Amino acid sequence: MRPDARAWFSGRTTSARSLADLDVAALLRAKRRGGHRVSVVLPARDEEATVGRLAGEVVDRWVRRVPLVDEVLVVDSDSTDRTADVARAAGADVVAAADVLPAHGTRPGKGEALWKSLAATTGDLLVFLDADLLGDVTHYVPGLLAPLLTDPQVGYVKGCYTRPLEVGGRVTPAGGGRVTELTARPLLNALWPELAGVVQPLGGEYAGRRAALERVPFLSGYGVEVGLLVDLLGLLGLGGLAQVDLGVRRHTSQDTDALGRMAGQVVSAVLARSGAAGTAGLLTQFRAGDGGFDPVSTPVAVDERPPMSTVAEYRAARAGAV
Ligand SMILES: O=c1ccn([C@@H]2O[C@H](COP(=O)(O)OP(=O)(O)O)[C@@H](O)[C@H]2O)c(=O)[nH]1
Ligand SMILES: O=C(O)[C@@H](COP(=O)(O)O)O[C@H]1O[C@H](CO)[C@@H](O)[C@H](O)[C@H]1O
Repeated sequence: MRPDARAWFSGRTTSARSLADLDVAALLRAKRRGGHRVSVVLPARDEEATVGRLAGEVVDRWVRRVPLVDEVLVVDSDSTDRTADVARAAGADVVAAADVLPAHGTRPGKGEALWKSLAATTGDLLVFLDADLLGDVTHYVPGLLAPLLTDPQVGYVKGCYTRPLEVGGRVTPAGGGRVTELTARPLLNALWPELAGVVQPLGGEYAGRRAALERVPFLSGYGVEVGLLVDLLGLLGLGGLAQVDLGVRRHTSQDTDALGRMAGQVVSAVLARSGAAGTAGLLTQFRAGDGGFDPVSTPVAVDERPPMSTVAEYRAARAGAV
């Protein structure tokens, strides 16, 4: 690692592998002292199997029992299952991404759901959790908030963790984060070596100050994490970023074909942010058939939303809220 990346890794990585690593009472005091309001956002597409437990745990633990969080919003991202009903029954607020800022239309993708969450929440601190998390993640929310509540220089916090791989019912203790290890990390190391200390650049659990998040674009698909990381590096500098070791992260994993398309979106995002020449924006994969290989092409071109702070309706709503 370059010296700046190593210094960042050493100085900006904290540990919150369980609640035992955290002083929740001190975090509550810091929240009150800072006059903060906290929003937790779960982007969810077809997550009826997992969103209820997760959202319910956050609401029960961090809204009702310990007031660390002020709102929990599930952004329904074009689900075709009962995600919205299950999330609502668990006590979360629910909004359809398509219903937020309707004048701006709707686009598919996780990043679209996250961009719209800025207009559908009120916290000055936001925590993002994937809605397909498995296992005990109670400590994730306070762990991600801690650097923001205790260090005013920090504007964005990435979770990091070991990542078991669970595909087709088979679990291996490591091997998760396939797009991270095979695509994102090599590209980020090559193009932004100052980010080499980020353990999980694509991880779906992170937190940030609204004042920063509203000033950067959001890539509409799976390029959103790598886009936010590079754009917030530019906005905040390396010193404005932090990461917290949350121990282990389990989630429902997709198959290789799906991750190939995800990797295509990540590569398009990296090429766009690095100023590389325009890309075809199309990924062709191959399915083995009786008569040989069937090519299947998927759009992976970069599609992004502008910084939310440039959206008139958003500014008006924020001004009215003051
Ligand atoms: O168009 C999409 C795709 C994904 N997601 C959500 O984003 C998170 C991460 O997506 P996914 O699980 O597909 O990625 P993986 O974790 O497998 O990398 C999950 O909560 C998804 O429900 C979303 O809101 N909209
Ligand atoms: O990190 C990764 O390689 C991918 C895939 O993880 P797995 O191989 O399914 O454990 O998972 C992440 O990537 C997506 C794109 O940035 C994020 O949106 C997901 O939240 C995150 O799980």
